[in-house]
Parts: sequence; C-alpha cells; structure tokens
Amino acid sequence: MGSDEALMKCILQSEALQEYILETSVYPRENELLKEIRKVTIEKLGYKSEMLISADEGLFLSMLLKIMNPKKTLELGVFTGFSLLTTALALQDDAKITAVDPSREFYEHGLPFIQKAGVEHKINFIESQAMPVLDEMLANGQEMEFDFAFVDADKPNYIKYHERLIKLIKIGGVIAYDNTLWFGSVAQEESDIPERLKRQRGAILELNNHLASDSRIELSQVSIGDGVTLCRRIL
Ligand SMILES: C[S@@+](CC[C@H](N)C(=O)[O-])C[C@H]1O[C@@H](n2cnc3c(N)ncnc32)[C@H](O)[C@@H]1O
Repeated sequence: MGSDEALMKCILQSEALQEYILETSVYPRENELLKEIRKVTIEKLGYKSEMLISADEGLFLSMLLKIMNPKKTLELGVFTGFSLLTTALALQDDAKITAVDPSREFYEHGLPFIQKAGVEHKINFIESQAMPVLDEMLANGQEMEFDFAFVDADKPNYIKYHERLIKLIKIGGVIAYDNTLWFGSVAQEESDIPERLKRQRGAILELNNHLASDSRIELSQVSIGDGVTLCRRIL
C-alpha cells in the first residue's frame, strides 16, 4: 500500500472522524431520553458506553425501522433499554416489541425514560434467557410471525438464536446482529488481540462464517458502532 493510501485509511478509521460524525449529524438529532439512559448507565451505574449500541448505530436502526415499518419485532438483550427505546420510538403506535433479558433490574433502570417517552405500551418485556422464549414461540406455532429482530445478547449463543430466528422471521423480514466486528478484532491476528476480547471473538467469527454461507438470507455487514450485520430472510 502506498503512503497516501495508508494515510487515507488511517484518516477514515480515526477517532477524530468518528467524533466529527457524532458531533455534526448524530448527537444533535438524538432523542433527549436516549441521552438520559446513556447518562444513567454510564454515570450512575458505572458501565462503559460500549455496553450500549452507539448513538450513530441507534440513528441507523431507527431509520431502517421507519423504512421497514415492522408491526412485530423481537429484541434479545435489553440491558438498560437504550436500543429498546430507540426501537420503540421508531415504530408505529400499534406495533409491538417482545424484549427478552434475564435481568429485569437492568430494564427497570431505563423504564422511567421509556415511560416518559410514552412508548411503554409497545413493549412486552420478558425476564428470561432468550433460548427458552424462542423455543416456546416455535412450539406455539409462531413461525413467520415477526418482521424484525435485534440481537445484542450472549455472543456464544448467536448461531443457535439464528437457527430459531430464521424460522420466526417472515420472508422479507430482517434479523440484525450487533457487535459483529467485535471492536475490529475479527480482522486482527490472534496474537495481537487483547485477552478480554478473545473468547467472544471466537463466537463472532463463527457467527460471521455461518451467516456468510447461509443461502436463506441476503446479508449486509455494516461498519457502524461495533458492527451490525443485517440478514434479510429470502427463503
Ligand atoms: C450489551 S447488553 C445489551 C445492550 C442493549 N441492546 C442496548 O444497546 O441498549 C447485553 C444484554 O444481554 C443480556 N443477556 C445475557 N445473556 C442473555 C441471554 N441468554 N438471553 C438474553 N439476554 C441475555 C444481558 O443481561 C445484557 O443486558
């Protein structure tokens, strides 16, 4: 690679560019209640911002949802409700989100902001691991019932979730998987990867390979936030 090319690559990946995007076109448009959830999560509860989808990913998902106009959606991995409120704000008033997380306590930190936004009626929160909920839906004959699913839960189970979600999603519906670039580590040599990223990276690499060879879906890898893979069911 020539030095000009290397410099361009460096600029395009730089934190300064990311900051420019956030300051000019993301933060000014972000809903105030989403900012509040982020603030509580980081400042009061002491979590890192990386636990939440990034603000630019939020706006991206919001626009995608408004274009799709889904009536029934699923969210696996709610935490304090940042992505859930993003989804609830983007959906029409009669749409419903089934949101699953083993911790109601996390959800309840975000709930006052969801209530203040006037969108709680769109949400059915289920306090549970995702797998039994998906299995029960399939046992209840809910195949092809959902238009959209967002997955941001325990990475080692993503492939198992995919095999269930592909049945629960309608043909033409979309499954979005978060963190599919795993902080850029998917493209790094194993020896360069920080220890804390290694275990989950394996699961993400397996998922990415699994999705890449799945002929039932159209796929788009989006390099936003920590990476989100959109899978549109075609078969
Ligand atoms: C990164 S956080 C989700 C963040 C959230 N989507 C957002 O952007 O605001 C991951 C969440 O997955 C949940 N989780 C962990 N294991 C799970 C499982 N087996 N089923 C469903 N959710 C799970 C955790 O409790 C945690 O709240």
